[in-house]
Amino acid sequence: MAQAVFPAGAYCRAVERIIAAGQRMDRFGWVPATAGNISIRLPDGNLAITRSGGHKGQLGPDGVICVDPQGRPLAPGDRPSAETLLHCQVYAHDPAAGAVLHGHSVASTVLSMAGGDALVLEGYEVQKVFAGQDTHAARVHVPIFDNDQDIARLARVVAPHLAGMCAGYIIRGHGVYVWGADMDMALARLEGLEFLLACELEKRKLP
Ligand SMILES: CSC[C@@H](O)[C@@H](O)C(=O)COP(=O)(O)O
Ligand SMILES: [Zn+2]
Repeated sequence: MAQAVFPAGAYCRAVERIIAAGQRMDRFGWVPATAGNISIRLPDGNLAITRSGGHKGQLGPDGVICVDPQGRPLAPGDRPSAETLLHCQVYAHDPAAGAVLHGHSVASTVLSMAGGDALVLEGYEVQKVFAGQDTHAARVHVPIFDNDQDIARLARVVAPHLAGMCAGYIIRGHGVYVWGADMDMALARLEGLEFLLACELEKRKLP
């Protein structure tokens, strides 16, 4: 198996950022139980990604491991996130992507179970956090894909839609995938999307 080639400092910084991101997502209630996964692209193209099954709000350095761009662990026997392929496909699609986040918020779970193959967000100032959006007046489409325990098959369903996405996507009854050029941008987009999903949920309660 190929060895990682990157400055030791880059991996350490990635681990620190992943741990901090997990804690932040946990404060918002977006990673209940062992839900969610988090990754950063390293300078050599490999990924630092959360190990499968841990609580993402309580990660230690050993909760993050290294995989190659195809999702294969660099250390034999390591078990990366069950959804590693969904991270790999974002990085393969978007050379500018530096961090990918996946959470299971109440809003994304409930709204996506109400039906439809997309949520359309319109009229919100916060839409401007998404790539290429400069006005509240635009319509932001957030695609919804049916959940699938076969992640390779789910990745194939998502793939043709990646090019048109600016806000990430939702897996029905499951959660969101969001990314950005670095961890700060990915977190900003996740917060923006979750804020808007929470607004949509509240709107549906209005008489
Ligand atoms: C609490 S079950 C959630 C998992 O099935 C999965 O959807 C998830 O988000 C976390 O899986 P993981 O393998 O830890 O990255
Ligand atoms: Zn999940």
